[in-house]
Amino acid sequence: MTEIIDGNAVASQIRDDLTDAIETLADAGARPGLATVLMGDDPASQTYVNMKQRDCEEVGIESIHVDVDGDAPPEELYETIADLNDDPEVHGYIVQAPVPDHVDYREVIRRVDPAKDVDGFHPENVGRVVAGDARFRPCTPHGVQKLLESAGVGTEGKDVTIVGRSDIVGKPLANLLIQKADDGNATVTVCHSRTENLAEKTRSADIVVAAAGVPELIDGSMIGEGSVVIDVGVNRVDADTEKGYELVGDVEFESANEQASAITPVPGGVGPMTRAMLLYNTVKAASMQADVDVKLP
Ligand SMILES: Nc1nc2c(c(=O)[nH]1)N[C@@H](CN(C=O)c1ccc(C(=O)N[C@@H](CCC(=O)O)C(=O)O)cc1)CN2
Repeated sequence: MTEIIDGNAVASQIRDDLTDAIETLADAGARPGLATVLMGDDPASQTYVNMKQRDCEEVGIESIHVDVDGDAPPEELYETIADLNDDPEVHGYIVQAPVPDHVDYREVIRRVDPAKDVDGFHPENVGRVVAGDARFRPCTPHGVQKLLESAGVGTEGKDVTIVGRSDIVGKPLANLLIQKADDGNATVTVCHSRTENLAEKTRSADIVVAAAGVPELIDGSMIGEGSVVIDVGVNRVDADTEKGYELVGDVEFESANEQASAITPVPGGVGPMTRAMLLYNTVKAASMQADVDVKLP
Protein backbone atom coordinates (compact mmCIF):
# COMPACT_ATOMS: atom_id res chain seq x y z
CA MET A 1 0.00 0.00 0.00
CA THR A 2 1.20 3.51 -0.76
CA GLU A 3 2.42 5.52 2.22
CA ILE A 4 0.97 9.02 2.38
CA ILE A 5 3.73 11.18 3.87
CA ASP A 6 2.02 13.54 6.32
CA GLY A 7 3.75 16.94 6.15
CA ASN A 8 1.52 18.43 8.82
CA ALA A 9 2.59 15.76 11.32
CA VAL A 10 6.31 16.02 10.50
CA ALA A 11 6.16 19.84 10.67
CA SER A 12 4.38 19.68 14.01
CA GLN A 13 7.11 17.40 15.39
CA ILE A 14 9.80 19.83 14.20
CA ARG A 15 8.00 22.73 15.91
CA ASP A 16 7.85 20.68 19.14
CA ASP A 17 11.53 19.80 18.83
CA LEU A 18 12.46 23.48 18.49
CA THR A 19 10.82 24.61 21.73
CA ASP A 20 13.76 23.69 24.03
CA ALA A 21 16.17 25.65 21.86
CA ILE A 22 13.81 28.64 21.82
CA GLU A 23 13.55 28.59 25.63
CA THR A 24 17.32 28.32 26.01
CA LEU A 25 17.77 31.34 23.76
CA ALA A 26 15.04 33.30 25.57
CA ASP A 27 16.69 32.53 28.93
CA ALA A 28 19.94 33.91 27.51
CA GLY A 29 18.11 37.14 26.55
CA ALA A 30 17.92 36.27 22.86
CA ARG A 31 14.34 35.19 22.17
CA PRO A 32 14.39 34.45 18.41
CA GLY A 33 12.69 37.09 16.26
CA LEU A 34 11.41 36.68 12.70
CA ALA A 35 10.11 39.43 10.44
CA THR A 36 8.06 38.90 7.32
CA VAL A 37 7.88 41.53 4.60
CA LEU A 38 5.09 41.53 2.05
CA MET A 39 5.06 43.95 -0.85
CA GLY A 40 1.71 44.08 -2.62
CA ASP A 41 -1.48 42.16 -1.99
CA ASP A 42 -1.04 38.78 -3.66
CA PRO A 43 -3.68 36.65 -1.87
CA ALA A 44 -1.61 33.44 -1.69
CA SER A 45 1.37 35.37 -0.29
CA GLN A 46 -0.89 36.97 2.32
CA THR A 47 -2.02 33.48 3.38
CA TYR A 48 1.57 32.26 3.66
CA VAL A 49 2.84 35.21 5.73
CA ASN A 50 -0.18 34.92 8.04
CA MET A 51 0.61 31.25 8.54
CA LYS A 52 4.28 32.05 9.19
CA GLN A 53 3.28 34.59 11.85
CA ARG A 54 0.91 32.09 13.46
CA ASP A 55 3.64 29.42 13.53
CA CYS A 56 5.93 31.87 15.34
CA GLU A 57 3.30 32.55 18.00
CA GLU A 58 2.81 28.83 18.53
CA VAL A 59 6.48 28.14 19.29
CA GLY A 60 7.38 31.37 21.11
CA ILE A 61 9.30 33.16 18.37
CA GLU A 62 8.75 36.95 18.31
CA SER A 63 7.26 37.96 15.00
CA ILE A 64 6.79 41.26 13.27
CA HIS A 65 5.22 41.92 9.93
CA VAL A 66 5.87 44.79 7.53
CA ASP A 67 3.52 45.58 4.63
CA VAL A 68 4.90 47.61 1.75
CA ASP A 69 2.50 49.17 -0.75
CA GLY A 70 2.58 47.26 -4.04
CA ASP A 71 2.88 50.52 -6.02
CA ALA A 72 5.67 51.97 -3.89
CA PRO A 73 9.09 52.52 -5.49
CA PRO A 74 11.68 49.78 -4.79
CA GLU A 75 13.53 52.25 -2.52
CA GLU A 76 10.73 51.95 0.03
CA LEU A 77 11.32 48.21 0.24
CA TYR A 78 15.08 48.81 0.45
CA GLU A 79 14.52 51.13 3.44
CA THR A 80 12.52 48.42 5.22
CA ILE A 81 15.36 45.98 4.54
CA ALA A 82 17.98 48.39 5.89
CA ASP A 83 15.89 48.86 9.06
CA LEU A 84 15.56 45.09 9.56
CA ASN A 85 19.30 44.62 8.98
CA ASP A 86 19.91 47.09 11.84
CA ASP A 87 17.25 45.79 14.25
CA PRO A 88 18.93 43.62 16.93
CA GLU A 89 15.61 42.00 17.89
CA VAL A 90 15.13 40.65 14.37
CA HIS A 91 17.40 37.62 13.98
CA GLY A 92 15.95 36.64 10.62
CA TYR A 93 13.56 37.91 8.02
CA ILE A 94 12.11 37.07 4.66
CA VAL A 95 10.77 39.11 1.78
CA GLN A 96 7.84 37.10 0.51
CA ALA A 97 8.08 36.22 -3.21
CA PRO A 98 6.83 37.18 -5.69
CA VAL A 99 7.37 40.93 -5.48
CA PRO A 100 5.62 43.29 -7.95
CA ASP A 101 7.02 43.37 -11.50
CA HIS A 102 8.72 46.78 -11.11
CA VAL A 103 10.91 45.38 -8.31
CA ASP A 104 13.98 43.24 -9.03
CA TYR A 105 13.86 40.39 -6.46
CA ARG A 106 17.56 39.64 -6.97
CA GLU A 107 18.49 43.20 -5.99
CA VAL A 108 16.19 42.89 -2.98
CA ILE A 109 17.92 39.70 -1.86
CA ARG A 110 21.39 41.20 -2.32
CA ARG A 111 20.45 43.87 0.25
CA VAL A 112 19.48 41.36 2.96
CA ASP A 113 22.14 40.81 5.64
CA PRO A 114 23.31 37.23 4.85
CA ALA A 115 23.36 36.45 8.61
CA LYS A 116 19.60 37.25 8.76
CA ASP A 117 18.72 35.65 5.42
CA VAL A 118 16.62 32.80 6.82
CA ASP A 119 15.28 31.99 3.35
CA GLY A 120 18.86 31.20 2.31
CA PHE A 121 18.46 33.18 -0.93
CA HIS A 122 21.37 35.65 -0.64
CA PRO A 123 24.21 34.85 -3.10
CA GLU A 124 26.59 34.27 -0.18
CA ASN A 125 24.24 31.67 1.30
CA VAL A 126 23.58 30.08 -2.09
CA GLY A 127 27.36 29.80 -2.57
CA ARG A 128 27.73 28.18 0.82
CA VAL A 129 25.12 25.53 -0.07
CA VAL A 130 26.93 24.80 -3.34
CA ALA A 131 30.24 24.58 -1.46
CA GLY A 132 28.77 22.09 1.02
CA ASP A 133 29.03 24.54 3.92
CA ALA A 134 25.42 25.70 4.31
CA ARG A 135 24.60 28.40 6.86
CA PHE A 136 20.84 28.26 6.09
CA ARG A 137 19.41 25.52 3.90
CA PRO A 138 16.56 27.04 1.87
CA CYS A 139 13.30 26.11 3.58
CA THR A 140 11.47 24.10 0.92
CA PRO A 141 14.46 21.93 -0.14
CA HIS A 142 15.35 21.32 3.50
CA GLY A 143 11.70 20.42 4.15
CA VAL A 144 11.81 17.90 1.30
CA GLN A 145 14.93 16.31 2.83
CA LYS A 146 13.23 16.09 6.23
CA LEU A 147 10.10 14.52 4.69
CA LEU A 148 12.19 11.85 2.95
CA GLU A 149 14.03 11.16 6.21
CA SER A 150 10.73 10.89 8.12
CA ALA A 151 9.50 8.29 5.64
CA GLY A 152 12.75 6.32 5.96
CA VAL A 153 13.66 7.05 2.34
CA GLY A 154 17.44 7.29 1.96
CA THR A 155 18.90 9.22 -0.96
CA GLU A 156 22.35 7.62 -1.15
CA GLY A 157 22.92 6.18 -4.62
CA LYS A 158 19.31 6.92 -5.63
CA ASP A 159 18.26 8.48 -8.92
CA VAL A 160 16.32 11.63 -8.14
CA THR A 161 14.50 13.52 -10.88
CA ILE A 162 13.57 17.09 -9.98
CA VAL A 163 11.04 18.74 -12.29
CA GLY A 164 11.61 22.49 -12.04
CA ARG A 165 14.75 24.64 -11.90
CA SER A 166 13.64 27.56 -9.74
CA ASP A 167 16.06 29.43 -7.48
CA ILE A 168 13.77 28.64 -4.53
CA VAL A 169 13.37 24.87 -4.97
CA GLY A 170 14.87 23.05 -7.98
CA LYS A 171 18.39 24.47 -8.01
CA PRO A 172 19.07 24.41 -4.24
CA LEU A 173 17.49 20.97 -3.81
CA ALA A 174 19.71 19.55 -6.55
CA ASN A 175 22.74 21.06 -4.84
CA LEU A 176 21.79 19.62 -1.46
CA LEU A 177 21.03 16.15 -2.79
CA ILE A 178 24.40 15.79 -4.55
CA GLN A 179 26.37 16.73 -1.41
CA LYS A 180 28.55 14.09 0.18
CA ALA A 181 26.25 13.76 3.20
CA ASP A 182 23.84 11.28 4.77
CA ASP A 183 20.88 13.15 3.31
CA GLY A 184 22.63 13.61 -0.04
CA ASN A 185 24.78 11.29 -2.18
CA ALA A 186 22.04 11.08 -4.83
CA THR A 187 22.35 11.17 -8.60
CA VAL A 188 20.21 14.11 -9.63
CA THR A 189 18.54 15.01 -12.91
CA VAL A 190 16.99 18.48 -13.12
CA CYS A 191 14.24 18.82 -15.73
CA HIS A 192 12.59 22.01 -16.98
CA SER A 193 10.37 23.42 -19.69
CA ARG A 194 12.89 22.61 -22.46
CA THR A 195 13.53 19.05 -21.30
CA GLU A 196 12.86 16.42 -23.96
CA ASN A 197 11.25 13.12 -22.99
CA LEU A 198 10.28 14.28 -19.51
CA ALA A 199 8.21 11.15 -18.84
CA GLU A 200 11.25 8.92 -19.46
CA LYS A 201 13.25 10.86 -16.89
CA THR A 202 10.55 10.78 -14.24
CA ARG A 203 9.63 7.14 -14.88
CA SER A 204 13.21 5.92 -14.41
CA ALA A 205 13.71 7.80 -11.11
CA ASP A 206 13.65 6.29 -7.61
CA ILE A 207 12.45 9.64 -6.28
CA VAL A 208 10.49 12.26 -8.25
CA VAL A 209 10.25 15.82 -6.93
CA ALA A 210 7.65 17.87 -8.80
CA ALA A 211 8.37 21.59 -8.45
CA ALA A 212 7.34 23.14 -11.74
CA GLY A 213 4.34 25.17 -10.57
CA VAL A 214 2.15 23.54 -13.23
CA PRO A 215 -1.04 21.94 -11.89
CA GLU A 216 -1.07 18.14 -12.32
CA LEU A 217 1.84 18.15 -14.79
CA ILE A 218 2.93 14.69 -13.63
CA ASP A 219 0.45 11.82 -13.80
CA GLY A 220 0.66 8.13 -12.95
CA SER A 221 1.88 7.19 -16.44
CA MET A 222 5.05 9.22 -15.69
CA ILE A 223 5.77 7.49 -12.38
CA GLY A 224 7.71 4.22 -12.09
CA GLU A 225 6.24 1.50 -9.93
CA GLY A 226 7.40 1.75 -6.32
CA SER A 227 9.00 5.16 -6.61
CA VAL A 228 8.67 7.98 -4.08
CA VAL A 229 6.82 11.12 -5.19
CA ILE A 230 7.29 14.51 -3.50
CA ASP A 231 4.87 17.17 -4.72
CA VAL A 232 6.10 20.71 -4.09
CA GLY A 233 3.36 22.41 -6.13
CA VAL A 234 0.69 24.41 -4.30
CA ASN A 235 -1.44 25.77 -7.16
CA ARG A 236 -4.72 27.63 -6.69
CA VAL A 237 -7.13 26.59 -9.44
CA ASP A 238 -10.62 28.06 -9.86
CA ALA A 239 -13.29 25.83 -8.36
CA ASP A 240 -16.83 26.01 -7.12
CA THR A 241 -15.80 26.07 -3.44
CA GLU A 242 -16.35 28.57 -0.61
CA LYS A 243 -12.98 30.18 -1.36
CA GLY A 244 -13.50 30.08 -5.13
CA TYR A 245 -10.46 27.86 -5.67
CA GLU A 246 -8.95 24.57 -4.68
CA LEU A 247 -5.32 23.66 -4.04
CA VAL A 248 -3.80 21.30 -6.58
CA GLY A 249 -0.28 19.92 -6.69
CA ASP A 250 2.04 19.47 -9.65
CA VAL A 251 1.17 15.77 -9.45
CA GLU A 252 -2.12 14.16 -10.43
CA PHE A 253 -2.53 12.47 -7.06
CA GLU A 254 -4.96 9.62 -7.80
CA SER A 255 -3.04 8.07 -10.69
CA ALA A 256 0.42 8.74 -9.19
CA ASN A 257 -0.71 7.21 -5.91
CA GLU A 258 -1.44 3.92 -7.72
CA GLN A 259 2.18 3.70 -8.86
CA ALA A 260 4.16 5.17 -5.96
CA SER A 261 5.35 3.47 -2.77
CA ALA A 262 5.13 6.81 -0.94
CA ILE A 263 3.69 10.18 -1.91
CA THR A 264 3.07 13.61 -0.38
CA PRO A 265 -0.42 15.14 -0.57
CA VAL A 266 -1.36 18.73 -1.44
CA PRO A 267 -2.30 20.40 0.81
CA GLY A 268 -0.57 18.93 3.87
CA GLY A 269 2.70 17.79 2.31
CA VAL A 270 5.64 20.07 1.53
CA GLY A 271 3.86 23.40 2.33
CA PRO A 272 3.83 22.99 6.13
CA MET A 273 7.45 21.82 5.98
CA THR A 274 8.52 25.03 4.22
CA ARG A 275 7.11 26.93 7.19
CA ALA A 276 8.64 24.60 9.82
CA MET A 277 12.11 24.93 8.30
CA LEU A 278 11.76 28.71 8.35
CA LEU A 279 11.33 28.48 12.14
CA TYR A 280 14.36 26.18 12.23
CA ASN A 281 16.49 28.72 10.33
CA THR A 282 15.27 31.54 12.58
CA VAL A 283 16.33 29.63 15.69
CA LYS A 284 19.68 28.87 14.04
CA ALA A 285 20.13 32.56 13.16
CA ALA A 286 19.38 33.63 16.73
CA SER A 287 21.76 31.01 18.11
CA MET A 288 24.59 32.22 15.85
CA GLN A 289 23.96 35.91 16.52
CA ALA A 290 23.71 35.46 20.30
CA ASP A 291 26.59 32.96 20.32
CA VAL A 292 24.47 30.51 22.34
CA ASP A 293 24.72 26.83 21.40
CA VAL A 294 21.39 25.03 20.98
CA LYS A 295 20.41 21.58 19.77
CA LEU A 296 18.49 21.70 16.48
CA PRO A 297 16.24 18.83 15.30
N1 LIG B 1 10.39 34.47 0.62
C1 LIG B 1 9.83 33.33 0.17
N2 LIG B 1 8.83 33.40 -0.73
C2 LIG B 1 8.29 32.24 -1.18
C3 LIG B 1 8.71 30.99 -0.70
C4 LIG B 1 9.76 30.97 0.24
O1 LIG B 1 10.23 29.89 0.70
N3 LIG B 1 10.29 32.16 0.66
N4 LIG B 1 8.08 29.82 -1.10
C5 LIG B 1 6.82 29.89 -1.81
C6 LIG B 1 5.59 29.94 -0.94
N5 LIG B 1 5.68 29.47 0.43
C7 LIG B 1 6.51 30.11 1.27
O2 LIG B 1 6.38 31.26 1.54
C8 LIG B 1 4.71 28.58 0.99
C9 LIG B 1 3.90 27.81 0.21
C10 LIG B 1 2.92 26.97 0.80
C11 LIG B 1 2.79 26.94 2.16
C12 LIG B 1 1.73 26.11 2.85
O3 LIG B 1 1.72 26.04 4.05
N6 LIG B 1 0.81 25.50 2.10
C13 LIG B 1 -0.28 24.76 2.69
C14 LIG B 1 -1.59 25.28 2.14
C15 LIG B 1 -1.79 26.72 2.44
C16 LIG B 1 -3.10 27.26 1.90
O4 LIG B 1 -4.14 26.95 2.49
O5 LIG B 1 -3.08 27.99 0.90
C17 LIG B 1 -0.14 23.29 2.31
O6 LIG B 1 0.49 22.99 1.28
O7 LIG B 1 -0.67 22.47 3.05
C18 LIG B 1 3.62 27.70 2.95
C19 LIG B 1 4.57 28.52 2.37
C20 LIG B 1 6.76 31.12 -2.70
N7 LIG B 1 7.27 32.28 -2.08
